[in-house]
Amino acid sequence: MASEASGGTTLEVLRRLESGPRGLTETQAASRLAAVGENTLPDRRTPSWPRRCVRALRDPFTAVLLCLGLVSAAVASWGTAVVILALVAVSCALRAGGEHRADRSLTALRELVAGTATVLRRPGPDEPPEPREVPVGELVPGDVLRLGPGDLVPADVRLLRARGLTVHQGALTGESAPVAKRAVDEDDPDETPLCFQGSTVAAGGATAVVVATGAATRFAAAHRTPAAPREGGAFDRSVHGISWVLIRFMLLTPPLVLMANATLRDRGLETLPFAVAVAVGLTPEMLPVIVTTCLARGAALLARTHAVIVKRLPALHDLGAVDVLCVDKTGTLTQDRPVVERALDAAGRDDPEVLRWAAVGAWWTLQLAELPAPDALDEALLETAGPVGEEYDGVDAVPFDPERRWAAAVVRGDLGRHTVVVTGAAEAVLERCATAPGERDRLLALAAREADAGLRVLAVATADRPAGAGTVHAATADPRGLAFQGLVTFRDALAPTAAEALRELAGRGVTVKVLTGDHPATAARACRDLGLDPGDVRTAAQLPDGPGGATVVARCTPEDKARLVAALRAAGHTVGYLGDGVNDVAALCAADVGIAPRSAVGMARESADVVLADKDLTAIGHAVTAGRHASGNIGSYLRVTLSSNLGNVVAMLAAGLLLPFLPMLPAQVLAQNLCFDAAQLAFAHDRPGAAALRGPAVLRPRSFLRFVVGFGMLNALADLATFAVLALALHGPDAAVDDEAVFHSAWFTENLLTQAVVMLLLRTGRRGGPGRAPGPVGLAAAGLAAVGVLLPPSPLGSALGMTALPAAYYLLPAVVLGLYALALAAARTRQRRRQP
Ligand SMILES: Nc1ncnc2c1ncn2[C@@H]1O[C@H](COP(=O)(O)OP(=O)(O)OP(=O)(O)O)[C@@H](O)[C@H]1O
Ligand SMILES: [Mg+2]
Repeated sequence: MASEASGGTTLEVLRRLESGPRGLTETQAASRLAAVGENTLPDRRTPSWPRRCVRALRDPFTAVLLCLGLVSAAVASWGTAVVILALVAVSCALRAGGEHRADRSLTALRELVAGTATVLRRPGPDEPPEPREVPVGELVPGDVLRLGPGDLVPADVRLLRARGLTVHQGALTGESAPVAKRAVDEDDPDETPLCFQGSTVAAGGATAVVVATGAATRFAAAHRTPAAPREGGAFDRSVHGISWVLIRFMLLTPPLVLMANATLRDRGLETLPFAVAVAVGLTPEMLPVIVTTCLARGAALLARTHAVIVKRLPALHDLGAVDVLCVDKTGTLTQDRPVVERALDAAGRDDPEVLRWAAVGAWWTLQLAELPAPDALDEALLETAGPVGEEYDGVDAVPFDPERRWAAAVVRGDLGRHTVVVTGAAEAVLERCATAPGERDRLLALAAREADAGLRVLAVATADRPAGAGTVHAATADPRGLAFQGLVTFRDALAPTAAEALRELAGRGVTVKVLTGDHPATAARACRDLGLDPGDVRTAAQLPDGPGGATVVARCTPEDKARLVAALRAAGHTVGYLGDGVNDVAALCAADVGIAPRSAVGMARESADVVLADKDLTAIGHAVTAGRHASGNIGSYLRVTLSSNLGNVVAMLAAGLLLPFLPMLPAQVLAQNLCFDAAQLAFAHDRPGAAALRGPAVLRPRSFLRFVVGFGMLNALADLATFAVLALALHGPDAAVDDEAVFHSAWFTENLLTQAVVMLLLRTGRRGGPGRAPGPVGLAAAGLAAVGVLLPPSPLGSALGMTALPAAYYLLPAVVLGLYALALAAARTRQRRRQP
């Protein structure tokens, strides 16, 4: 248990763990790893099969189906009940199987992007410790590690030293605000120096010793399942909207059928099985199966071909629906490998002294802030300035924070005085300088001129203060009255694939917006260099109501980024967010789809739904296409199934009221439904036409339902025309139809044939180019048509109460079918023209 190893003073804890501030040796770590095992949660429990099946039952359609089955059983309509329950079982099994396969491949993929931690390990007992990245799974109790902003705490740890450390520990305690942590020497409940696995570092840095790993951590003991999946993405919203309309229909159907039959035909409860079968006929019961299969196949293909890892399956659909992609600049459009370009004084002349002060600040921030790795700008400063900083004695430092936009270090100077060095964004630093307003504007213009060249700009200011604890506190909390020293500028090369990726996204109908913490001019120049027109660059403070038409929004705090993303979503867009830093985490969570490159900080990778395993940004374009592909297939399935189901139901109800007998026996309705379901599975393997991949694939419940009703009515008309033709053929215009078996068989055949036609004609973005091989949908439609023709005369057909038809009965429905296909094609063309 964590508390046994972590209680008492720091020294006691280190002694108990047989470790020290310098960490373990490699041999110690290896033998401990063998003894205690890997640092992985034992509880990444894959759900058991019964559990999966129960979960599949929670799908609303399956649940309604189950209810209908139970109603049939209650009125002792055993045949109907058995068929419905078989449908439920098959759909559950298919779905559970699909989810199982998807889970398995996802687990394997997630391991690809598993995190690492920076530990101090010594090659031998007498050698100095070296910071080294190891996979999180290899951490052992006693390891000394470093934590920095955006890191996931990889095990239960006790802080040895910490600077400005705040952690989110909501996963464990439910608190939403970050909690400040200090390396106090005694563990006590009011202020504990422990940080637990499952929390994330919001700001600051620390050095800490691992007290518990794997199954021994508090997180594992609490049996929490990590990161509950996020609900309410674009996908969930549209499928929910459609599902609920349908479910209302389904629940209304049986009572309506019963009532209509009772009032108009004087039939009683004996029509209930028929009523139930009709309601079942309306249900798209294969929807969950199709959805899982389409998304899982798409995700697997993306991982294989473009190293894109979709962590949450519905995110693939949402990617297909994305019409606005927000990206951050540094580290995404640029490489985040800044190189010092120039150091200049207030007059704009080269001045090495400015660089020296900036490097002194960077050196002491690095020494004192307990960060696992230096910030990119600090690293560049130290590289260029060479060995500086050690001539002073560091007193205190606060690392850079994207909210405040400055960093400060306090060093001991001569004669008992302290020097405060503040570096940061030009506005933030100048605001703290004792500079006249006119002079300040001139200096801001100087910074803007440098930024115009695409350079990142760091302002440097210092202050000389008498030594004392109060000075240190004031200097790090709120430094004021500083003396401006100058600017250091950095060149950060563009990411090699960024320009191509932006071009591809624009070609795919996705609007790209850049939300950055950097200077407006730097951002504008980077965009221009990438071929993206920055337009009128605004700062986040100028846009309280969302970005509107702005392409580039600069000087965003992490909250601004999240706020702008939320505003875009509220305006009806489906928003993707691509970012890699701590300052992107809130926006990644706020977007419909969060995307992070593999090199992103742990927290960003954890919050993202999609991780790009390669450095290649063009993978996003491919991922968007894969999303549209999957959504296109799901959309095809829904359109085809619902419009033909609706048509059948309406025709069946109308015929039921006009005929002296039921237009189809319940078993026939269900058999037909089963054949259709089987054929529909082909949609999971379809390749939608180019038209479907050209723009964002959004399923808008309203227009979708309008489509379904329109084409459903057309289908009902075809069915009723068949009905009329049959009536005519059987007995002339005035006689009542009396040969039930012939009528049932003919209608069964006609129904399956119309459904086959619908499958071919209502696919999303269909491209019936000549010479294209029949895809899976073509084959399935052919199979369906064959069953429709061959089943009635077969022994199984007669078991279902059908019979072989005289040749003439194939001819007349064939004419109806031909006319129907023409009408359908015409309506489809018209509808496409109206809404491209
Ligand atoms: N380590 C640092 N020390 C001091 N100032 C810094 C440091 N890093 C960045 N800055 C300043 O803060 C500004 C904004 O940086 P911030 O990290 O918020 O944005 P960014 O990383 O450039 O942008 P993006 O949001 O595109 O990743 C920079 O222009 C720079 O002036
Ligand atoms: Mg960034």
